[in-house]
Amino acid sequence: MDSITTASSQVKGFLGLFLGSPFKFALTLLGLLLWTAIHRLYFSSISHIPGPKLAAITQLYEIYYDVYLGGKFTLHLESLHKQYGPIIRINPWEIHINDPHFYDEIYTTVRPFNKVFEHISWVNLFTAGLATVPHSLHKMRRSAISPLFSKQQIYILQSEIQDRAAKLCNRFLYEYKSTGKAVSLERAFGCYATDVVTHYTFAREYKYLDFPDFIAPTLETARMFAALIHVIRLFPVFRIISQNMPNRLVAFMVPGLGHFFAFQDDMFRQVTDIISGRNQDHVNVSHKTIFHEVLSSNLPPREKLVPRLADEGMVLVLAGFETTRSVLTNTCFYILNDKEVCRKLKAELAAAWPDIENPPTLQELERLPYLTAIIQEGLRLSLGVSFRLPRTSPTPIQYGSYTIPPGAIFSMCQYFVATNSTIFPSPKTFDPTRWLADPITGEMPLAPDGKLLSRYQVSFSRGTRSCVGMNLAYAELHICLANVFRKCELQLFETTVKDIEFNRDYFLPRAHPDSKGVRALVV
Ligand code: HEM
Repeated sequence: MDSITTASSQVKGFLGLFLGSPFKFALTLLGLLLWTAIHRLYFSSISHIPGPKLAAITQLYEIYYDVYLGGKFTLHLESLHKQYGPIIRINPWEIHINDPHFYDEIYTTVRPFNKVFEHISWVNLFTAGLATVPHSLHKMRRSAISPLFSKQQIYILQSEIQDRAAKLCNRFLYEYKSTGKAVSLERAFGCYATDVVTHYTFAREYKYLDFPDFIAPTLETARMFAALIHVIRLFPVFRIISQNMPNRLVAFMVPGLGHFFAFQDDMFRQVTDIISGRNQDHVNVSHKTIFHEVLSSNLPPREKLVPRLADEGMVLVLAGFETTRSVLTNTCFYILNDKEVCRKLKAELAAAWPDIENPPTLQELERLPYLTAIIQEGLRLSLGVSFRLPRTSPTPIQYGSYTIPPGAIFSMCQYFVATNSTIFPSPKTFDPTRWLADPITGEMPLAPDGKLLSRYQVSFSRGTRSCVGMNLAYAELHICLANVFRKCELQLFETTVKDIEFNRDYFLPRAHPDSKGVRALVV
């Protein structure tokens, strides 16, 4: 008893030191802040990395660019690299590297790097492969879903993609042609990409391609949500509060989220019904769904629970539609913006696809050099994921004379590789010819360091965490662009390069907020 009394009076005395007077409290707080700043600047394990002192001291630096200015930190990193060199400290815990030659060292299959919880927690789908932090757990989860996305599977299922591309073009032709009404390419391609990915991965089609004006509420919500990403990422308290609130209340407070929750509920129902045997949708399609793939895998039972499968399903839709629609939209813009590129593409397609009723196979489309070069250039300039892709390592990493200690966060941006002017001269120019093989030797183009140029195509990232849906995405791009440019005559409508230029980073690159997006007339 005595010892308790003594301890409590000691605590009171200790607190009294601070709380006794506001002045002492303020002084103590100031002391703590000062000590934290000094520690971060001079005694942290990454103090030796160059960069702005303010960024090393406080994350308020990053918050200013990404929250106050809105998604501007990634673009700001460009000027920091110019000032401080290829390796910089961008916040108290993280190092950013701008060196295309180092990309494969970080995004690699040979070292067990982990993701960083703070950077993927905003997704709020913690048990999906994409959001899994530890390398080993991710490896196990990924092995269960990757067979569905093999090249072979995609070839088997290509007619399903072709059907949806044809449906998209039919709408362009029957609803928009010669009407003077502009179509939002972003919306139209968003519907196409979602119908493909949902049908392909879980034998379910929401038929967004049938929606009036291609306005699908769930997709509109996903777009709106993008603007909140940095707030939720940098102030996790908002995520924690919203997670603990009933969905209906959150949907009331953030209009539009209701559609998203309904989509999520539908996913839960579908998984539950598949596990119970009530859902037999997959019987009518020629392939397994992602859920059947996971359920029949060697994963332990805890990995096959409904919430985890639903997380995996949600991630596939989210990762699969926004990226693909953005590449399709941007690539279409670049083609339509350059008459010569458009003419050459149409000529190639007309030769390869003489009978409009008889589309070429995906394998045939993949052999078309100009279409393929256009897709590579479209991918490069669409920048994939614009946000840096942070990792940690259990062992030290060496970058030149700098050692990145175990546990420190390090990252690179695809943006800096894609726009590197040594590797891609005039990097902002859309020039598909840079990807064409030499017409005489047939050799594929090389980068200045003698490596294949394709080594620096990092839109799908690389290594263990690279895009699992890459083959599906390539198929969607080939089939959709071939259909659109073989069947339709499009003209840009009140759209300039400003409507696609990378202006803000909301995980994916966004154009200027005033932009109305890429719009076209069907003539
Ligand atoms: C052109 C379209 C696409 C681009 C540019 C793209 C890009 C990327 C990138 C850069 C990553 C790595 C993200 C990270 O490191 O955190 C990624 C991961 C991923 N992508 Fe894609 N993606 C595309 C299409 C798709 C499609 C169609 C699907 C779905 C079916 C998909 C599903 C995924 C998944 C599940 C991951 C996580 C992989 C893992 O962590 O194992 N993506 N994607």
